[in-house]
Amino acid sequence: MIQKFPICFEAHLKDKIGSISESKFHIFAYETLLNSLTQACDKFVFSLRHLYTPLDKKKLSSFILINPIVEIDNSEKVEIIEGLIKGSLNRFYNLTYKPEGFPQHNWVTSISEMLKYGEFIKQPEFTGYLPHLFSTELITNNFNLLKLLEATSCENLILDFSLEAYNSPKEQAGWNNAINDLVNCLSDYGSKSNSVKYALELYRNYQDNYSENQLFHYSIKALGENTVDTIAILQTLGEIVGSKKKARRILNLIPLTLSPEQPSFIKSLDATKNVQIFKGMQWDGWEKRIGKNLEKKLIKETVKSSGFLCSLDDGSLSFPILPSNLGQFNQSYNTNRTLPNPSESIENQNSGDLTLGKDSSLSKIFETQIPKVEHLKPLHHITTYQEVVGFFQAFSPGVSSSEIEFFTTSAEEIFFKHHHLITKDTYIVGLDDNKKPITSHWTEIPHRLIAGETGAGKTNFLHWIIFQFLYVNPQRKVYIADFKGTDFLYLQNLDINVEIIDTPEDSKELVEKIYAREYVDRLNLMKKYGVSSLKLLQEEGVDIDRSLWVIDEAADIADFSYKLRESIEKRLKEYARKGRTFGIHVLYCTQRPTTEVVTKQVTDQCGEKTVFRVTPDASQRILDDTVAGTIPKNVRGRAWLDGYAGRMFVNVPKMKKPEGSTIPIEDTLWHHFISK
Ligand SMILES: Nc1ncnc2c1ncn2[C@@H]1O[C@H](COP(=O)(O)OP(=O)(O)OP(=O)(O)O)[C@@H](O)[C@H]1O
Repeated sequence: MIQKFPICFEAHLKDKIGSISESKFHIFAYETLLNSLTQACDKFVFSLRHLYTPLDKKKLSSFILINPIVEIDNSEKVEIIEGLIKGSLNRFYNLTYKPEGFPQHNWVTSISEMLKYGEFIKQPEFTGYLPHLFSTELITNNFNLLKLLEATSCENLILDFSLEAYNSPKEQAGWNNAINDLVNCLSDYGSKSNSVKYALELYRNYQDNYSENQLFHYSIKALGENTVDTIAILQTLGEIVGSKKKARRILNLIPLTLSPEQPSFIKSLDATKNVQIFKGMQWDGWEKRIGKNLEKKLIKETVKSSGFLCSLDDGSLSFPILPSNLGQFNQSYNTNRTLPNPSESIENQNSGDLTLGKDSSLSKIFETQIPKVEHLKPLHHITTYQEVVGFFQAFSPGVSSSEIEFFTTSAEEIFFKHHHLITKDTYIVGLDDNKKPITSHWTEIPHRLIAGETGAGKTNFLHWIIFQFLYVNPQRKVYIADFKGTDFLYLQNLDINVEIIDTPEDSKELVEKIYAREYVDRLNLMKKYGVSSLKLLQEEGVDIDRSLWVIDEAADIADFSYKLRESIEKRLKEYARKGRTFGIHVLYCTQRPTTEVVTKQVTDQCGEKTVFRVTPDASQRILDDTVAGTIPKNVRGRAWLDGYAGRMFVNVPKMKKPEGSTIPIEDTLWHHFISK
């Protein structure tokens, strides 16, 4: 049976996920939510409802509504429902399908909606319109929605976020062209005036983001019991995502509000009920108030100066004098390009434009070519995913990341307290969030994958593992492929068995050497003594121990030769198969965990994964979970561990390493090797 109606889920954030406390994953939960939903967004409108009731101030009830904009049959509906319930959202939310839909809205008496306003700016060189961007990168602190909501007097309040895929190539080509032209014209003036520089920056931002990314119609609404609260909520949100010091003076984000006596009120309420985007809400400043007045005033002034686009308020043409610009303008403008049809929802389409007068011959020539304000109008209803995610980040009911206490420890401290945990079979990975030491086991897990963005703390972790590996027996053999070339040099000054190569070219030889020296030798010895494991060989009195092969930056190998990567994978598999008994171990480390570097074979063979901060996608690929993407960028040494000790965050200690004459070996843990 064909159906077309919103699918409703009630969604409650889970209290605890493993050892992560609630506060730490809220931001990420919203990002995942949005991500999951946008994947289906070419087919569905979705709306997130945060229904707030003062009875339960500690938690927001969220409703996720999906409105298929195409007709779907029952099986597709079941697929959507099951997909969402079982998908990655499940990690964060308890989702309950609500066949009866979203609760009634009969208490709503005020609706406020957020639009991206624009502003006319006036400079001697440039008079123009700046559509506003949501500057989500400005959110440095997570915003605590609960605090905001607690300040409201509404008993019920809905925050309604809806996105709908935007697919209007003609319109998009039009305003893209308009933006390109504006950028070209302004580039000449860019360094001369701060406002022009700022306008240029904004237009470039649009040029970059709005041509490249998937776009959405959006609607961000607050529905409440009184106007004061609905405005306050949105205004605060607007300040969070829209404020930028230098822009604050010239840009406004003021929510528009509807009350029940206005005809649009019912339409807007219905749109919310039916999970649709209400397109009737417009900033009347375009045609009236600020826009019109400012424009008239500015345009007159502009005519006297050398503004680049202007019309007189009597409708006649005054094409600006653009000695250098006009040529550039003409050149840059390809007459075949399309300009948009003015948006249907704009009532008075001509009155608010910076445009050419109708009857002029110049106007006729440029009629379809000059970018007009109306071409930029749709931008105040359109957004990118990146921009809108900011709003969700802002809705973090937990503690802000600045309040979350991440701790760092020193290797010296951990070693002092817990060195009994470092044995020939075990080593300390780090401390969990309760500051308990977490260990790993060489015999149980032969190989390890270590991933993390640059600067996340991978190399430090390698130093810490190598130290412990050698601490129990400095004669153990360590092979290091270090393509940065300098990180492990100090090991050569210690009386230990370390071999370092620093180019991917040398890796091939190393792979073979390890195979012949370690693998084949061990195999022969086992045959000779008639035993089946390293441990039994040792018991026979053979002087042999584990070996460690460290690959610091596997991406360099993958880039150098896929054949080499494959041969390493083959060895990984071989050693893993015999690893428990053979004692050959690999640390496969990368800052670029793409599918070319961390192949399925690698993830399959590496029984333990230590993943420092990576993107959510990379985390999903390696761990089948986005959790390592939640580690804040500025936190070093924190990783998600999936291995011998289970699945949890670990905080790896900072390891001091010898550095020339400034940090002598005696000042580091490595002095144990001198005395041994
Ligand atoms: N556990 C930690 N605690 C505190 N600081 C750390 C920790 N680990 C690393 N750091 C610091 O973070 C910086 C980067 O560390 P490191 O070189 O280990 O990162 P990386 O992930 O290997 O980076 P890259 O991939 O660029 O080599 C260094 O200054 C280091 O001192």
